[in-house]
Parts: sequence; C-alpha cells; structure tokens
Amino acid sequence: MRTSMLRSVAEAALRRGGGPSSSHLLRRCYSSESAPERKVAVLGAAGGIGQPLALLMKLNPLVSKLALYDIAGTPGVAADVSHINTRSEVAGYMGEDQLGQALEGSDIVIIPAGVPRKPGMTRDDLFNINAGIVKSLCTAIAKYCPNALVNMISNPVNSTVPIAAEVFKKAGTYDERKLFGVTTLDVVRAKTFYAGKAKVPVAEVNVPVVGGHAGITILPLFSQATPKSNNLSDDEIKALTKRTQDGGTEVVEAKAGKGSATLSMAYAGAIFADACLKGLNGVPDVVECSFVQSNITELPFFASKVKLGKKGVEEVLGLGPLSDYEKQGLESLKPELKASIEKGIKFASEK
Ligand SMILES: NC(=O)c1ccc[n+]([C@@H]2O[C@H](COP(=O)([O-])OP(=O)(O)OC[C@H]3O[C@@H](n4cnc5c(N)ncnc54)[C@H](O)[C@@H]3O)[C@@H](O)[C@H]2O)c1
Ligand SMILES: O=C(O)C[C@H](O)C(=O)O
Repeated sequence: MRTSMLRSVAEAALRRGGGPSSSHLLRRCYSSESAPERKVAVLGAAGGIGQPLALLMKLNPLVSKLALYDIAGTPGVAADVSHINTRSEVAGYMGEDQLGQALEGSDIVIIPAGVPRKPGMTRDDLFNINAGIVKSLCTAIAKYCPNALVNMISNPVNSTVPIAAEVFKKAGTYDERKLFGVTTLDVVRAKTFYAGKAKVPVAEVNVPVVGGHAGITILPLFSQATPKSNNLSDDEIKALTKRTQDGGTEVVEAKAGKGSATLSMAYAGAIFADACLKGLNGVPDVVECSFVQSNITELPFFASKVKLGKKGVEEVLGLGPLSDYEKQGLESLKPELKASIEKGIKFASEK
C-alpha cells in the first residue's frame, strides 16, 4: 500500500480508537523514507556532544538534510558522517560567515555549542562564556530560520532558554511553542537508575522529571514512575532523586577535567529531536519532558511533560499528583530556578 494511503487508514483507525496495529501502521508511515523533507541543523557539531549527535541524526530516517555547523572542525565531521548510507544529505559549515547557510530552511536547530564543566564547577559557572555564544547563535536563528524549533542543550539551560526567548522577542520572532530546553538526559538517567533499583525492565520504565536542569532544580517524580514498584523505601527514593540530580556531576568527576556527559547527552538529544520531528510530521500523542515557557507554576519557564505537535508545543501538561517529598522538592527548587531565569533575561535585555 502507498504510504499516504497507509497513513490515512492508520489515522482513521486511530480516530476510531484503533488498537496497537493502527499505531504500528502509523509509526511505519512516519519513519519511512517518504516522510516529509526536514532539515536539522546542529550548532557546535564538532564538539563532544555534537559529533555523536550528528551521527545519531544521520541515522534518523525523518531527517532529509543535516547541516553541521561549528567555529572549527566541521568539514571533517561532515565528510565522515556523510558516507553513511542513510537518507539525509550532510553538509558542513564553518565560521560565522557560513552560519546563515547552515541555518536557512531548518525545521529544527539543535544547540550543543559552548563550554562544558570541569570538576568543582556548577553549570552556572559556564554562564559568562555560554550566554554570549547562545545569544549570537539565536540572533542568527531569528534572522535565517525564525520558524525553526530550537532544542537548547548549552548550559546553564535554566538561563540559556530565557536568553533565547529574549533574543527572539527583541527580533519579533518569538513563538513560545518553538523553544525547548533539552532536559531529556535527566529523564534518561532517572529511568536507568529507577530500573536498577526497582528491578524492572529498563525499556518499559517511564519517569517524568520536572523543574529545571541543574542540581536541586532537577526534580524526578518517582511517585509517578511506571512500572510501579511497591518495594522502594523513602530512603531509596531520596537516594534515587539525589543521584538523578547529581548525574551530570557524577560524569564530570569521572571524566576528571575532560568535559561532561557527551555520549549519553547525544543519545538524549537525539531522542528529543526525534520527538520534535514526529510532532512536526503530525504523529499523534508525542510526549516528552522539556524546559519550556509555562504557566503550570508561577515561574515563566519550567520543565514538565509537553505534548508535541505540528507547530512545536501543543500542550504543556500539568505536574500530576506529587508525593509530600516531591511537593517539598518543588518548593525548594523555585528560588534557584527563578534566579537563573532572571539572570538570563537580564543578560539578554541589557546587552
Ligand atoms: N542539556 C544537557 O542535559 C547537557 C548535557 C551535557 C552537556 N551540556 C552542555 O552542552 C555544551 C557542550 O558540551 P560539549 O561536551 O559538547 O562541549 P565541547 O567543548 O566538547 O563542544 C562544544 C563545541 O561548541 C563549539 N562552539 C563554541 N562556540 C561556538 C559558536 N559560537 N558557534 C558554534 N559552535 C561553537 C566548540 O567549537 C565545540 O566544538 C556545554 O555547555 C555543556 O554544559 C548540556
Ligand atoms: O553536568 C553537566 O555539566 C552537563 C549536563 O548538564 C549533564 O547533566 O550531564
């Protein structure tokens, strides 16, 4: 059956409340080589995250064009990745004068450009360097691809996302549905750590992670984890929460000065970009956690489950029922998250 026909059949079946076979059919349609043309740009593509992320995006059949941009090193990365026999055409762009070409026509821009932490540093210690990088990249996005979905990886995410929002507001291109702080690595970690403790199959695990992306602002909601586990004590939940919050630091210390998470982050970034692509392509019920403009708390940006659609965020989903421990965690994280958001807004509006 032709893809378009297959898709109509599957969508009609889903509308009638169709079962797993209709969603299977739909998945096939939207992951086939006849999926819509989609250009994805990676900014910082020659870096520790950028390279494996470029590889994973090259493996994604929903991508038809892959633009790899960095201030140095992209010709080699692009030549290497371009030999992989998958759908997308790959092009490398290097230096500021090629940034416009890299961005033009992009549906999704993924930003892992910037410096990573060394042991003893907080993510906020990266602000002085990364804020300027993000600001200039977002200024170019506003000019060359104002309708693209932006997946912000560069730290401190709690501030870089508000910086991006301010830049887009100033340029008159801000659409809150299109700006995402990538917090998927927190979810990936929470799933892995929970599966190990609860002794459940990791592939079946779901754990929402809300708040922000730094220390105590990362709040995993293990009370909502599935499959349910009744044998975890309060102390074990606290330990799992702390390990998820400190996951980035665990990697920074293990790498001992050679950077922060790159491979797990590339995996997480690829999952999130894939969800955005599926949303753009009209796949129903695509839900991931992300740090977005939000009114589910009094803070203007907040990470929670988000439903993705053809224009980006379709719906910011609520927090759901929280345990007392999570309610406490939520109140404790608000002052730090508020300060980081305000720092980003102030930086972008002053300069
Ligand atoms: N959101 C998350 O969960 C998460 C996870 C891990 C790392 N990070 C962050 O991602 C960022 C990158 O980490 P990394 O390990 O890949 O660092 P890296 O130093 O290995 O790579 C960064 C790349 O960015 C490039 N770059 C610098 N300025 C640029 C500019 N103006 N335009 C384009 N490219 C530029 C560099 O040349 C380099 O190739 C860091 O800020 C890190 O803290 C975020
Ligand atoms: O911890 C870091 O500095 C990188 C990243 O934010 C992470 O969570 O791994």
